[in-house]
Amino acid sequence: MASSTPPLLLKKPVKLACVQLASGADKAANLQHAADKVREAAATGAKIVVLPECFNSPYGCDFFPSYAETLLPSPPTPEQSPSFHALAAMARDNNIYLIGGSIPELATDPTTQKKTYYNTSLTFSPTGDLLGTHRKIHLFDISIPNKITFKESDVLSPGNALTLIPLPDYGLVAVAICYDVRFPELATIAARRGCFALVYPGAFNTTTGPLHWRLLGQARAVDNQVYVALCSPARDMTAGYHAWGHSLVVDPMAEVLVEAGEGEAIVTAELNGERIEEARKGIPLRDQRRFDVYPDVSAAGPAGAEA
Ligand SMILES: NC(=O)CCC(=O)C(=O)O
Repeated sequence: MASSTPPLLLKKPVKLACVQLASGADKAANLQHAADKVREAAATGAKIVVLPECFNSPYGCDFFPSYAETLLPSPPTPEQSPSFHALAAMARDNNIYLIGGSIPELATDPTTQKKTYYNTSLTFSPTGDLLGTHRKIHLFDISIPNKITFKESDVLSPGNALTLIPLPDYGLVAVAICYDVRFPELATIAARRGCFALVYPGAFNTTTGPLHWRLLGQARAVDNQVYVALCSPARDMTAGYHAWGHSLVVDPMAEVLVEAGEGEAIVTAELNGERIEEARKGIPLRDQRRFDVYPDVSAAGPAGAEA
C-alpha cells in the first residue's frame, strides 16, 4: 500500500519580512513611519510582514496607559484605535498578511469602569480584515541586580490564551509576544497543533538580548521543527529602554537565515513547507515522543483558545 504523504504545514513558499522599526514618542509619526516601512517590506515581495512589540510608542510601564487604545468591541472606531485602522490599511494597501507587532490595549469594564491594560498584537489579512489577536500571556517581570529591573505587571494584565491564526493562503501561524518566547510549552502546543511558524514581536534588552535572544529563537525552532521569527524595535540609546534589535528568522533545523544589526532594518527570508517536512523526516521527533513517560502538553488543558 502506498504510504500517504502528510500535507505540508505551509501550503506554498512565502517570503516573510521583519521590520526592525525605529519609533519615538509621537504616535502619529510612528504610524506613518510604520506604513512607509511596511510598504518597503512588501516591495521586496514579502507576503507576511511582522512589526515589533510596542511599535507605536516608546516601551515602558510609564507609557502603556497613555498610549493604550480600545480594541473591543471589534472593530473599534478610528478614535478608539488609530493603530487598528492604520494596520488594517497597511495590510490592505500592500496586499499582505500583517502581524502588527503589539500595542498597549485598554479594556474598560462596562459595569465597574475598571481599566485593564494588555500588551496586544493584531494580525490582519490582505483585505484588511482582523484575523487574530494575541494578548501577551507572560508578563516581563525580571530583576537582574545592577543590570535591569522591569515589571510589566505593575501596569499590565496577562492574556490567557494561546494564539493560532489561520492565514488562508499559507497555513497556521502562532503569534506570541517577546517574553512569551521563554516558555517552551506555549511553542510546543502551538507547533503540535500544526503551525508552520512561531512569530514573536519582541523587544529584548541589552543585558539578556546578547545572551538569550538568538538562542531562544533557535531553541524554539529546533524543539518544534518549525520556522521562528523574532522582530525587535531598532535600538535607540536616547530612549529609556534600549532594545536589543537583531530581528531574525530561524529555519526548522535551527539555522539563522537572516539577522539584523541594532539599527533600523528590514530582514527577509523565504519560508518553505518542504524544509519543515525534511527536518521532521531527518530527525523524526514526532514519531519518537514518549507520552508513556511524560505527558503530551498539547493534549490537555485550557490553552487552546485560538484566534
Ligand atoms: N519585552 C519583553 O518581554 C522583554 C523580554 C526580555 O528582554 C527578556 O529577557 O526576556
